[in-house]
Parts: sequence; C-alpha cells; structure tokens
Amino acid sequence: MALDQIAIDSFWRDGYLFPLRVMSRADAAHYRHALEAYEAQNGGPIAGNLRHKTHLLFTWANEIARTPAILDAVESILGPDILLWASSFFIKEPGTTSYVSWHQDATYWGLDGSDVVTAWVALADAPVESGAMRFWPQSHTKSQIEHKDTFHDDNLLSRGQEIAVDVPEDEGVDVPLEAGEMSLHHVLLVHGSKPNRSADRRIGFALRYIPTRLAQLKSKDCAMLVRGRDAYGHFEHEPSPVADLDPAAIAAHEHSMAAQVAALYSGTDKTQFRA
Ligand SMILES: O=C(O)CCC(=O)C(=O)O
Ligand SMILES: [Fe+2]
Repeated sequence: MALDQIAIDSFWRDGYLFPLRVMSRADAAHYRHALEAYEAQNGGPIAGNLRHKTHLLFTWANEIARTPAILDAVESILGPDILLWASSFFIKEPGTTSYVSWHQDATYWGLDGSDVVTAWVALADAPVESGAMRFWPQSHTKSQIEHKDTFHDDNLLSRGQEIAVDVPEDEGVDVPLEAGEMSLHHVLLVHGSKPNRSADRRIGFALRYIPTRLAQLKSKDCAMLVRGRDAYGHFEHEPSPVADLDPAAIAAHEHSMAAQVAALYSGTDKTQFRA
C-alpha cells in the first residue's frame, strides 16, 4: 500500500504516521501464535539476544518483515532500495512494570543519516491502557538531544536511556493500534510508553528500515536487503532463515548480533542484549 503525498508530507512534518493496516487480524493472530508456540516450548517470553533481529531466526518473523504493505509504505518514504537493519520485539506482559522512557532511537545506533523509519507492527491489540506508544509530534526536527543511561531493570531499551530534557506530557500523542496495524516513526522522533494495565499482552514487532546509501559508523555491520538493489555495499547482507532456528540461521544471527551489540553498547562492558 503506497502512501499518498498527504501521508508522506505528514510523516516528514510530524515525524510519524498511524494507524496503517498492513495485514488482517487473522494474519496477526497467526504470527502471534507462532511466537507463542516458540515461547511455550522455550518456557518463557522471548528475551535477550533472541528478541532482536528475530527475523534472522524464524521464517514467520522474516515473513512479517517482508510484508508487501509494510515495504510499500516504507518505500514511499525511503525510496526503492531498502535494507532491514534491525528488528526487536517490545512485549509488555499485563499488569507488569515494564516501560519505555522517552528517547530518540538515533542516540546509539551509529547510522550516518536520519532517513531511517521504524515500522512498529501490532501482533495483539495495543489500546492506550496496554501501554501503547506515545509520540512527541515534530520532535524529530530538534536533531539529536542528549540522553542519560539508567540501565533500569523495567526499561525495555538497550541501555534504559532517557532523554535529558523534560517532555511536556500534554503534548504527547497516544498511538493505540489494533492487531495487524502499524505505526511509522522517524529515527529522531521522541517517543516512549507506559506500563501495560490491560488484561492482555501488548506485543509489538519493531522493524528498522534504512536506504542502502546509509552506513554504520560504529562497527562492521550487517543488514538484510528486502527490496531493490544495493549499489553501496556498506552492510554485509544477511540471509533469510530457511527453517526456524536451523543451525545456519542461528550462526547468521550470532554473527549479526556481535556487530549490533558492538554499536549499541559501545563504551560499556556489555557483550549481549541485557533484555
Ligand atoms: O514498544 C514501545 O513501547 C517502544 C518501542 C520503541 O521505542 C521503538 O520501536 O523504537
Ligand atoms: Fe524507540
């Protein structure tokens, strides 16, 4: 579903766009079941390194990342040559204290440009009371703001990083989504979310797309070509998984995680994702 000019203009003006339906409720439920079948077998929620770049490990997660309606919308913003740089599950269990502090994604990513878009895909309904995301409109025009690391246990971000300015709460826009819908946000948009006070899990799969012309300044990094061609070669291309958790997929994921952790945790002693 290509975006019309009004939608494209509103993304660049406000720094976000939502809601966009990218799959049916039934398809979202199918992917949720695939995730939860793994979690049941694993004995608990997906966590640690497996929560990140999950599309390298599971065929169903790779399929979500390549959903034509998602890529059409992203192409409208970034152009035809698209790499998927990262993916992360943001899951909040009902009645828990997990939250996401106000932050800008760009802070630790090391990418040399800000034409980076996150598609946050809801695999379960994410009403306001579930701790839906909140956006600070037009904050992407403020360029990079200082952050401080808290490493707070309940904070779902890699470093528990918080923006070092007061965000006017009354300017925050709630981003409720239904299962199968997505929001898009700009890499400099200030956003966060509160704990889940609903009766169901809040399950978001965040997909980070970049144009092939961007480069990683912090590590020799990897990404997956999901549309068009790559005339730059800044990133080592990652393979799609052939089967869930097969040895080649696990090896490719480990290789990519090393590069991602080197970038996101630079300056710390962390060697893997903390949550
Ligand atoms: O899921 C959330 O509440 C936050 C997600 C987020 O920070 C992101 O996708 O960039
Ligand atoms: Fe974020």
